[in-house]
Amino acid sequence: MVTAKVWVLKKHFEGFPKPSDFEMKQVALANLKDGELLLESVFLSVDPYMRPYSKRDMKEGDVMIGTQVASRIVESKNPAFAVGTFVVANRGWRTHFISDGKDLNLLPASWPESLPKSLALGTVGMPGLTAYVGLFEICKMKPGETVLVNAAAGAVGSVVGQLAKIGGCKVVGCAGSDSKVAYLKNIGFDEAFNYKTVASLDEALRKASPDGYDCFFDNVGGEFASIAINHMKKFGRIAVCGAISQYNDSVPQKGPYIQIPMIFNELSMKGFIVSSWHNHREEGVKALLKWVLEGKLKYHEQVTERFENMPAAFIGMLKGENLGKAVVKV
Ligand SMILES: NC(=O)C1=CN([C@@H]2O[C@H](COP(=O)(O)OP(=O)(O)OC[C@H]3O[C@@H](n4cnc5c(N)ncnc54)[C@H](OP(=O)(O)O)[C@@H]3O)[C@@H](O)[C@H]2O)C=CC1
Ligand SMILES: CCCCCC(=O)/C=C/[C@H]1[C@H](O)CC(=O)[C@@H]1CCCCCCC(=O)O
Repeated sequence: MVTAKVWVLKKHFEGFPKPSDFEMKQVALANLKDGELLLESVFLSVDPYMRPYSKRDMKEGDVMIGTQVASRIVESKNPAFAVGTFVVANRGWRTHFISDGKDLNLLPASWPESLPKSLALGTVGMPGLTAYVGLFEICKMKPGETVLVNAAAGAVGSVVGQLAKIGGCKVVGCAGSDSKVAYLKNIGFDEAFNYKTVASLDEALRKASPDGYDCFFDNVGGEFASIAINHMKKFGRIAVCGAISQYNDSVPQKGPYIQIPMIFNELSMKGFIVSSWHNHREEGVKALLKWVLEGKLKYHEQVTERFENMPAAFIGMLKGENLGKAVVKV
């Protein structure tokens, strides 16, 4: 019999999550029945959505939600899955779990041995697809346009900027440290600034693109988005992807309100959830993998060692300690 370690939400987050909100438990797994498999998590993802979705969907005592990533099949009574195969699953913060195979996604057959399997949680996974859908389907980005992205050195933002460059655009990004800004320049951003240290966000946005922005890929919301909206060009498009600056608020932030610039500049603004765009998944993963292999799409992972450090990795990511995709190596 295998004993799994799991992290549960001990206490609903109030404001910023803290280590005492989590509890690690041991769960004995049953023996496999015919058609079932036993999986071991190799990499786990920590993502911003866990903060707002925990409030909406979870109760205290539930296992933390999350994408299991690159889990390895250790025992199989299901002929469709061989022992040793790596898959992506969505079974929360667990070291081991049992599946009937229906909720598992195989890595693409063309996945090369040389590529870390954890990328299936990042650049070639859900965050990469979010960038792909948000730019091509929501912003409808065209060559020659100027694209703005915030949280630009993170999992989604770093892909957004590079895809916009691949698509022939000028790219402006912002991030929360000078080393992140240096990274953005290194991976091809035309302009980048540290939103925490600029004297004025308004000035920084104007200086980076005096003519304004055609597309704004918003990962942050709040004050940044309220200022950026005034820098959109006529008929600009805004992809509302995330609002991380608001996830830990106990009291909702108030305006400024967006109607006047929306009307004057005839802007389009559309929120989206990448999983609703599953019909673009196959094409998106294929394209992302190709660009990574061609060296056109660079990646960085912030790897935290050991399952025991899941809460620390999650809290660190919310604080901005990650460069690229935050993952935990079990
Ligand atoms: N709509 C969808 O389907 C999806 C939406 N998302 C959203 O995309 C956004 C980015 O996610 P992801 O790439 O996984 O995460 P990241 O890898 O970008 O990590 C989060 C980053 O957010 C930044 N951040 C944290 N707090 C603030 C703040 N108050 N103001 C500005 N920046 C802040 C930090 O970077 P810094 O140092 O720059 O502050 C931190 O590193 C999130 O809002 C997420 O919810 C993600 C996936 C799918
Ligand atoms: C105001 C909240 C905005 C959150 C934006 C965000 O980060 C969304 C992420 C989703 C992404 O589009 C696809 C996903 O997998 C993310 C949501 C996952 C939810 C899992 C919930 C599982 C559960 O409740 O058990």
